[in-house]
Amino acid sequence: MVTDVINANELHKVDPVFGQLSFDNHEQVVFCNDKDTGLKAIIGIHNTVLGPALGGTRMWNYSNEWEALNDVLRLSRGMTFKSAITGLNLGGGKAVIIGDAKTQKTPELMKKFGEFVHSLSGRYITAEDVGMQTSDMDLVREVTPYVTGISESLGGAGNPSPITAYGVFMGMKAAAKFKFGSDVLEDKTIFVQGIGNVGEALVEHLVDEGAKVTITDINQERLEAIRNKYGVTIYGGSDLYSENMDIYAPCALGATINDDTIYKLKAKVIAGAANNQLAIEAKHGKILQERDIVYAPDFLINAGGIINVYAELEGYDKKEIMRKTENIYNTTLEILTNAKTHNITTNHAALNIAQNRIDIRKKENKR
Ligand SMILES: NC(=O)c1ccc[n+]([C@@H]2O[C@H](COP(=O)([O-])OP(=O)(O)OC[C@H]3O[C@@H](n4cnc5c(N)ncnc54)[C@H](O)[C@@H]3O)[C@@H](O)[C@H]2O)c1
Repeated sequence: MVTDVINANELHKVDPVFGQLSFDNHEQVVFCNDKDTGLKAIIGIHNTVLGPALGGTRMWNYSNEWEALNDVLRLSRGMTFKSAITGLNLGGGKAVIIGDAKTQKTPELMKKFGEFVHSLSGRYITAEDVGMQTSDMDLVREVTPYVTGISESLGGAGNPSPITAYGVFMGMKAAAKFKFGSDVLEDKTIFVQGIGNVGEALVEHLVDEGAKVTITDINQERLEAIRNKYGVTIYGGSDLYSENMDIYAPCALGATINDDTIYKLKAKVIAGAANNQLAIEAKHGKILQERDIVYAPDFLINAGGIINVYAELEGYDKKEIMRKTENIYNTTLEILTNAKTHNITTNHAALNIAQNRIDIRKKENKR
């Protein structure tokens, strides 16, 4: 299994889809184009052994199509393992829409995207991701039932971000317990990178617990709003990776733990919401292990959102959502302990458990 981030300029040198480094036996990759609305999207279905492939749609201004393809391949694979390790009967999928969510997203484009989702007859079920809001999913719902994360007034479970943040908070506390011997985050120095939907909700939990929180984002207005609301510090330096901190919480985009950053990192724990935090899983996971930095696997601790949207399909209630999300604490502690016992990376330990569940189900499905 290889899901390396490779330089965009290098991507065109290999086969367009099946030859990509991030291609990991995905079952289906669907390219969607509509001239009238300007929609250019890719839907990645990685694995449907455990159930329909559920995963959000990201709208991002990718610099080229290779980057978008690489992203959807990595993200959809991540969803397979996220649902598997969380015990949900869901496969892994994800979609990306190429474009600027602020200027190019229109109701017509969202509905057209919904029609493409519908054409897959439920093999892929969408939800929101970066660049998407609950109201966008409500538009998709007008043309297909294969969407989650819709408004509560339409029978949905609403915005999944607060639940995702709660799960990340639980995973972070478990990682702190493992590393520092206590899960109390009071007075811990924590850097939250990206204070969007999830980042803000995480900041709220951390401030309530008395942590010393520093925030970074590329959106200055948002930084100031969050500082004013929660009394946290805006990072004023130019290289947060080199800063002294107890915990680094990546809550923006993926691959921030890479060749350029990994040896600078002074954090003792990494626990955040962003998907695919390790640029090269095996390599960077190993370096973190060697450097004694505890990495709480992203797909394990950011599963609150998928638990929340799964409730829409299965019809369970808020109490059960919170119980399942709180359980991220126990699973994280188990996996960190398991990794230490077997001298493997935490990412590897989490992947093993997820893959095992898929393999067992695959055998059962064949009977
Ligand atoms: N929303 C969920 O329920 C959910 C669930 C699982 C995983 N995630 C992942 O968590 C991350 C955050 O999701 P979100 O819903 O909060 O997205 P969001 O779009 O609301 O927030 C992302 C924030 O990151 C900022 N950002 C972008 N690039 C940055 C950079 N280089 N440095 C600092 N800040 C930067 C943006 O300005 C924005 O404020 C994403 O990686 C997403 O895939 C989200």
